[in-house]
Amino acid sequence: MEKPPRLLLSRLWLQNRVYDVTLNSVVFAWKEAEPNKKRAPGSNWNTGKAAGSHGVPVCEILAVQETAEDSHKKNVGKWHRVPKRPEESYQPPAFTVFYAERTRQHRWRCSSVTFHCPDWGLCQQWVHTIEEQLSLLTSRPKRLLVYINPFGGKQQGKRIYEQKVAPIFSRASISTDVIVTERANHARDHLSTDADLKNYDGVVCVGGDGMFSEIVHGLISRTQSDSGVDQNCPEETLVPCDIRIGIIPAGSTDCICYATVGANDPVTSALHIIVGDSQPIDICSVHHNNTFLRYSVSLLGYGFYGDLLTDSEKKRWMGPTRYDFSGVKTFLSHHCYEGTVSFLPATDSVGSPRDKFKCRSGCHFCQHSGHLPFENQQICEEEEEEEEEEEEEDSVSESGRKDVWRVIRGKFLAINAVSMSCACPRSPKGLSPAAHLSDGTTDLILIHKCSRLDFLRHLLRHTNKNDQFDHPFVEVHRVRRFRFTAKHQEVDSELDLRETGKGLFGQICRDHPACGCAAGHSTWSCDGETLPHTAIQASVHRQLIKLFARGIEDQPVFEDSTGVCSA
Ligand SMILES: Nc1ncnc2c1ncn2[C@@H]1O[C@H](COP(=O)(O)OP(=O)(O)OP(=O)(O)O)[C@@H](O)[C@H]1O
Repeated sequence: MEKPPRLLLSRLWLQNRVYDVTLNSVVFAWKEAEPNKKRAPGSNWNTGKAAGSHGVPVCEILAVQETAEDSHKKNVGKWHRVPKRPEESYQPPAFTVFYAERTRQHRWRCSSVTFHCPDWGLCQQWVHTIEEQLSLLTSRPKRLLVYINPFGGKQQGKRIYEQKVAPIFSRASISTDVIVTERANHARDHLSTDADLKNYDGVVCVGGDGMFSEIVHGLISRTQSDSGVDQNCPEETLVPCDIRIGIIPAGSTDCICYATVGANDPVTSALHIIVGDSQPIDICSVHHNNTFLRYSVSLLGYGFYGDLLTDSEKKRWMGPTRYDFSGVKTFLSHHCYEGTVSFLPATDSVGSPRDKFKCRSGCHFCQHSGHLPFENQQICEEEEEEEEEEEEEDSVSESGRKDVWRVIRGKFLAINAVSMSCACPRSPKGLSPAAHLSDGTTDLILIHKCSRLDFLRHLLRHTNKNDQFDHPFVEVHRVRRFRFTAKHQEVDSELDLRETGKGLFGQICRDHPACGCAAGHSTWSCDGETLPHTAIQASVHRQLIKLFARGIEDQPVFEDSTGVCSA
């Protein structure tokens, strides 16, 4: 590939050593000019960073400024050495470049490097040229609308924002309007009606997954109502939201942040916002008949996870340990639920839930799924049809060749629709390790009735290297749509009766002793919120929203930038 033309090359000082410093439109780099030359005795050398050569992608530079004034200010109010000779007090003109630096485990931090120049003219030329390059990066936000949930997680949202995030936004010259929420759904309601979105380049959510879900609902509803789209119609094609969302993690689990950035770290997230990253995300809409219920970003769970999350919501006062408590309680109850799942397999998807590779930054699957040439689509459909012949007796195909719905009736411990890996520090692989962020599909995981021990084995596999889908009672399908009806509702409709709750269900359970259900029926949990209906239909909307993120990076882009100075 052709190298971009060099914009500047100067010999400058960094910590009393001489460096060749270069800038082109892609990289800002510095390389020691005389690496083997002995240092002057008594010099205050910087170790690690000053040695060798370094490069920073221009798109990851946060800001640049002339430094003399600042270094003077730094000494105010502090003890400092009185210079013995007048020339010792001379500070050569200098400029500081602030940039995002990768550290371990996908974390970024704000770093800086200061170069001393022989004269002011050169110093200003460097500052102006870098500023000019930064001004060409049009994907960077300038104005943000920030919502802070002061009660999420350990109730540290406000402190996290003020101490860790606001100073770096201000360093990067980003202006903000901050709203500290006063009640649940404050952010959602403000976004869906009042917020003047034209004034902003992005919305920032300081909180956990619940708070993020509020922001998502507010933005999607606003976009649909502005475009005249009826959210209640399950067949509608929804209009993607233009404005990006940034997540500053300040909740209990922060699963969405972890799955899209690879770390739950406020500074890392703030830096992804500043550099203007963009990661599209699929959204699953959930309807009951022709009524819109909710949007799901991560997990739509019935049975085990539905019960666990519904129970943990009632124990918010316990803080993050509520998940462990409700997890053990739900596991011990070992309820299973009877019903019918029908789904539309994603036959044109390039990947599968059993793939070994995971969705990573710049994911090929997310970019190409749903865009296969027609011949490939036919092959996929035929393969799917062959598979269907091998299905259990109670799985039947419903319609014609184009939209082949599959139907599975049974007793389930859990039904999960997972639109992203759902990896989090508690479960680093997640519920579906190979799920993609933006391929237009969701992974439908069906855990059939099994013993407590088998189920425990399956759960434990979420925390080790073994394949959690490799059990005879687990099946997983990559789908674009699905429906679920609980057994008691099927019976209700056969009897032409309305759902009448526990009383009727108790009767059905008595009539079907083999069902083994210890409880009435489960509830769907949609990203932690309990849905009011058990009969649902869900559809995935490809890349409906965008985050200030880039997906999880495989490895640092600029680990060793030796040679970049020759750029
Ligand atoms: N001012 C507020 N008072 C009470 N509840 C609020 C307020 N602002 C937001 N909420 C609600 O608090 C709920 C939980 O918040 P959040 O998601 O930030 O934290 P969390 O539940 O601890 O974290 P996680 O969702 O990651 O487990 C959200 O569903 C949101 O609707």
